[in-house]
Amino acid sequence: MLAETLAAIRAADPAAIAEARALQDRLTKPRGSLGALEDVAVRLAGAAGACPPPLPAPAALAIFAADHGVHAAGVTPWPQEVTVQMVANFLAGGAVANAFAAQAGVPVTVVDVGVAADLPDAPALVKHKIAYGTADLSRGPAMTVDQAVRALEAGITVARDLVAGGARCLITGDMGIANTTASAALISAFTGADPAEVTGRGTGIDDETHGRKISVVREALRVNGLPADTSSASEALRTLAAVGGFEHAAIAGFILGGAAARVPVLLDGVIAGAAALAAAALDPAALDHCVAGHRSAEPGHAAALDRLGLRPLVDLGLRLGEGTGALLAHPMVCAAVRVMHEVATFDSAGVTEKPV
Ligand SMILES: Cc1cc2ncn([C@H]3O[C@H](COP(=O)(O)O)[C@@H](O)[C@H]3O)c2cc1C
Ligand SMILES: O=C(O)c1cccnc1
Repeated sequence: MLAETLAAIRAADPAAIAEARALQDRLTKPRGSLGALEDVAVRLAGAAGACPPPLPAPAALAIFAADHGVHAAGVTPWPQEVTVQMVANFLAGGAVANAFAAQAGVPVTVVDVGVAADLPDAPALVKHKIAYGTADLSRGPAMTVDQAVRALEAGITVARDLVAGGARCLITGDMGIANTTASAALISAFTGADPAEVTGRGTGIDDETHGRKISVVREALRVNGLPADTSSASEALRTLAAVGGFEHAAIAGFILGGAAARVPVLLDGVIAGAAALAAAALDPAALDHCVAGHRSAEPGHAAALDRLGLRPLVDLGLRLGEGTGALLAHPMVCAAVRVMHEVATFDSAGVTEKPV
């Protein structure tokens, strides 16, 4: 399934991009006056291979939840049980992601790819559990390559199912106590940045815990022989398996699945940024289908976005995850595309195009 998904991904269509740029310049507004919104609309035209591109609505949010063996290394003040408790909170509609999703009119699906407990069935819960949490990435590989591939394929399946259900924009979300540690390790491994530059304070930690977290990320790279040359697919997979989480692998698959279906993927914070580095290492063309919803306060997120060449739409100092930043950006992406469908051209509206 992974191979056929990778084979189906097409890079952006340069003709649609050129057509979209030209259309932007004919609309009744000064050239470039919509700033980054023009760029995002042009980007989606390239991704869809159509000008104007389809409206990226309705959207669907998938929150991928999993636990992390590295929790035992003392990298977060929160008990691991909070992951499963927050899954219950999402399913009951009580989390920030639910409030933002309700505001944006986006349905929420929660995907168990590896939480450390069995969950009762619920209508909005999809079960793709690979294991009850990963192994400790600072002592060896967090996942086997086979587990990482199964988590990738779970993400592809979720993307396919949401698209089959009518979604025309996929929004990434995550839940997993300690997952900012795995994110920092992935970002360091894929970008070559020093762990001290990309390891942040996650949910909020003191200096001592932050220092330990940086050492844990450094040790994770050392014991796993990273960074590797991730230009080969096998090393990209090995890197993802070595220091990622099940939710990172599943989000990477979700990105690939969206790209293969030519449905745009709106990326959330540092966890999605780390996952996108893995997806891009497997197929750089997948990035043409991604939009960075926001930039989180985690330093590794900025490093990931720089490497990915993605400009975030929203920068509000958020550091929550769950899909919250991407949910806020969704109406902006819709507005940007709507402009291309509905705004008159200078010709059609009889507006004088240039001052004389
Ligand atoms: C109540 C609560 C709700 C959350 N929602 C998202 N996260 C976020 O914080 C966690 C990562 O931070 P760290 O690496 O520092 O543990 C992830 O679960 C992420 O989704 C939450 C964290 C907590 C505590
Ligand atoms: O960047 C994020 O999405 C983030 C930051 C801190 C904790 N959880 C998620």
